[in-house]
Amino acid sequence: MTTPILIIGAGKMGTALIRGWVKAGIGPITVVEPNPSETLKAVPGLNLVAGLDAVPGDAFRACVVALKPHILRAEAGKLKAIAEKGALMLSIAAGTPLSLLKNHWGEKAGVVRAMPNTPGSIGQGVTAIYAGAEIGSEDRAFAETLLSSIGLTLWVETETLLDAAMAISGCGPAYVFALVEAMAKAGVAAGLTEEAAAKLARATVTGGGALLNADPRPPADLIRDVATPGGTTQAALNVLQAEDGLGPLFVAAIKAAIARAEELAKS
Ligand SMILES: NC(=O)C1=CN([C@@H]2O[C@H](COP(=O)(O)OP(=O)(O)OC[C@H]3O[C@@H](n4cnc5c(N)ncnc54)[C@H](O)[C@@H]3O)[C@@H](O)[C@H]2O)C=CC1
Ligand SMILES: O=C(O)[C@@H]1CCC=N1
Repeated sequence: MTTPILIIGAGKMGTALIRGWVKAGIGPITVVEPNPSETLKAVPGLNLVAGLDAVPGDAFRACVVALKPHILRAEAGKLKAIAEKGALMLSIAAGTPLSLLKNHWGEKAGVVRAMPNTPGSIGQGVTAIYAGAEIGSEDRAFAETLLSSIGLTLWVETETLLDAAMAISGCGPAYVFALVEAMAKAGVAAGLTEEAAAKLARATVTGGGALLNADPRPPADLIRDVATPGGTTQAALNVLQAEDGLGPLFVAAIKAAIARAEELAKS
């Protein structure tokens, strides 16, 4: 079955989605990208165009918008005709509420918001999805088909919760990579060479992630497997899990990401 999809913006997230669709046999895919990467150009079978003026006038089943928030604000008006032809509009932009998108595309436009993450580029992403009550089950199922091509999906009940999900899973890969950097720096402070510390930290986080993926037990059980009572890990955990440790630090970090999304929404 052919399902014409239009995607606007094929940077990091757009390209991840496109590759997921090609793998899942979803298409044909028209891509609007003024600055295509070599990775994108290597994807077979795409109708790649440089600007919206070159998009064919046909109706699309869905139009996925993967532009940076400020560019989306500048370009959104040009997508109105596509929405009016019945495309399900799916935006992955952070801090860009449905109300703003509907101002551009009209109240009748079918608009869904989603928040993917970069592990989607290797098919191991997780995407939070939100749609208003006006979006029917067929469109919901189709949005899910598009997004599940790059990993797990999770529907959230309110648009506010989409910001919360964004702060956890959308931004989250960066927290994990920051953890690798922090562990490596601590290793250097403890006397390891930069190279050795980077190797140990990176392999520990990738191995830990793989173990988490392979073992369905809760993280607390996996922690217990490492931490001998009264041993060295417990000594470190006493610092990380102290009242001023990772818990409150994460609460503050998540709040900051959500506050930024709220600021963007007002811009
Ligand atoms: N990178 C991430 O981890 C995540 C990003 N997002 C959201 O996804 C959106 C895209 O982010 P990235 O892929 O990281 O950005 P990106 O900068 O990698 O991709 C945006 C692409 O849009 C293209 N572009 C610029 N002007 C255009 C135009 N007029 N028409 C068509 N394409 C145009 C750019 O050349 C670029 O390739 C953002 O709104 C962001 O909030 C959401 C979840 C995770
Ligand atoms: O940093 C950002 O604004 C985007 C949204 C989630 C991940 N990257």
